[in-house]
Amino acid sequence: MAKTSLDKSKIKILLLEGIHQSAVDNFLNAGYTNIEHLPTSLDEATLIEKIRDVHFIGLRSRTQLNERVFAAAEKLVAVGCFCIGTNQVDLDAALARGIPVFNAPYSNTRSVAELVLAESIMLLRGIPEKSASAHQGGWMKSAKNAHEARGKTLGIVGYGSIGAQLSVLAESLGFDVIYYDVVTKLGMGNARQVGSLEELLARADIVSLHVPDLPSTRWMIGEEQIALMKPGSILINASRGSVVVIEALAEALEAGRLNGAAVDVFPVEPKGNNEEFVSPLRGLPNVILTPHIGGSTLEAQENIGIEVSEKLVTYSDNGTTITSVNFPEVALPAHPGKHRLLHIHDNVPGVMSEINRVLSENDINILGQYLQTNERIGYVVIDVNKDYGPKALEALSRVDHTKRVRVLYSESSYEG
Ligand SMILES: NC(=O)c1ccc[n+]([C@@H]2O[C@H](COP(=O)([O-])OP(=O)(O)OC[C@H]3O[C@@H](n4cnc5c(N)ncnc54)[C@H](O)[C@@H]3O)[C@@H](O)[C@H]2O)c1
Ligand SMILES: O=C(O)CC[C@@H](O)C(=O)O
Repeated sequence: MAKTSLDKSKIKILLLEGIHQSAVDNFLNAGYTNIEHLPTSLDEATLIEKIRDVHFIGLRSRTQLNERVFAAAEKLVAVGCFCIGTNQVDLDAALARGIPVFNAPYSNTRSVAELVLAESIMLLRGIPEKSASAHQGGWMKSAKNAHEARGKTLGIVGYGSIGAQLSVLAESLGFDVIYYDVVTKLGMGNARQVGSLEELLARADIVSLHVPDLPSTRWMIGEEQIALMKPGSILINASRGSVVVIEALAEALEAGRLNGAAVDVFPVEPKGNNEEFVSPLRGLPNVILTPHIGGSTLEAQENIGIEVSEKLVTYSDNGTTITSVNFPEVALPAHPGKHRLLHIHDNVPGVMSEINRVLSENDINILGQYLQTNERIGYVVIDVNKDYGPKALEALSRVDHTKRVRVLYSESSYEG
C-alpha cells in the first residue's frame, strides 16, 4: 500500500545495544531527529511492542529480529546491523517484506585480528593462569609450556576479511601461517592454503576460527575435530558461538589435550552486562574468556556508526541499496527536481509491464528507470518530473505482487 507522506522528523529510528554516538550525529545531520538510542538489546516481547511504529532499526549481535518481530514491524523500512554478522536477523523474513538489511562488513576486522594475535602470544606463554595466580598471591615463575610465537604454525579457518588480516599481522611476528577456506584464495605473504580442515587441524600449533555462521559451519569444531588437533595446541574462536561445540572444548582442556583457548563468542550469550555469563569454560586455567568484544574498540565502533547510518540515510533519502546483504543492489543518482518512486514486488513475470501501464494511463512520463532483481524480489526505481498523485499511487500499490511503494519527492521529502 502507498502511505501518506512523512516529515523526516516523524521517521522513527530505534538504535539498540549502545550503538556509537557517531550514528546518532549522522542521522541528526541528515535531518532525522526522532531517534531512540538505547544501551541494551530488548527481549522479544518488548521489541515486538516497540517496533510497531519504527521505520529504521539499528542493532548489533544480541538483538534477534525473527519472523515474529518482523510480523509486528508494519512500518519498518530498513535494518542496520552495526557489525559484520547478520545471522541475528532473519534475512528471508526481511526480504519477504521488502526490507533491505545493511551491515558494516569491514569496519571492525582489524580490531578482531589484533585481539586474536595478542591472545595467541598470551596463551603460548600461559599468561592467563600465571596472571590469575599472581592476583591471588601466587608466583608461577616457570618456562614449562611457555613458547615463543616465532616459528609456530598458526592455522586460520576462514580466510576472509579477518582471517587474511590476521595472517599478515601473524607473519610479521614470525608465525608460519596456513589456512583452510572453502574457496580457493591467494595467500597473503607466505601463507599457504591447505586442502582440508583435517590437514590444518593436524599441522597447526594454534587454530583460529574466522568463518561466518552458516548451516555448514555450525558445530564444525567438535570432539572429532579437536581430537585431530596437535596435543598441547591452542584453539581460538572469535567468529560465532555456533561454530564450536563448547562442551567438547571444555573436556579437551580439562583433560590437558589442549594447552589453552581464547573464546569471545558463545552458543548462549548474556543479553546485557547485568546477566550472568554461564559456560563450561569458566574457571579453566589458560583460557581467556571475553564477552564478545572482538570488534569492540572505540575506533571500530565509531567507524561502524558512521558507515551503517550512512547506508540507512542514503536508502531513506535516495533509495540506494548498494551493499545490502539481502536486497537487489541499485546505485542511484541524486534526483533534484524529480519525484522518485520505489516499487518493491515479487519477482514474477508481468509486474513491470503492469507498472508501466499504470504510469502511461496516468500520463506520467518516465525520466529514469532503474531495475534490479534477485531470485525473490524486484526493486524498481522510477523518476518522473511531476507529482505521482494519489490516483496513480493507489493504482501502483494495487499492482499484483506489490510489496511496498514509497515516493521520495523532489530530493529530500519522504513517503514511507
Ligand atoms: N568477535 C567479534 O566481535 C567479531 C567481530 C567481527 C566479525 N566476527 C565474526 O567473524 C567471522 C568472520 O568475519 P569476516 O569478516 O572475516 O567474514 P568473511 O565473510 O570476510 O570471511 C569468512 C570466510 O570464511 C570462509 N568460509 C565459509 N564457510 C567456510 C567453511 N565451512 N570452512 C572454511 N571456510 C569457510 C569464506 O569463504 C570466507 O573466506 C564472522 O562470523 C563474523 O560474524 C566476530
Ligand atoms: O558488536 C557486536 O555485537 C558484534 C560484533 C561482531 O560479532 C560482528 O559481527 O561484527
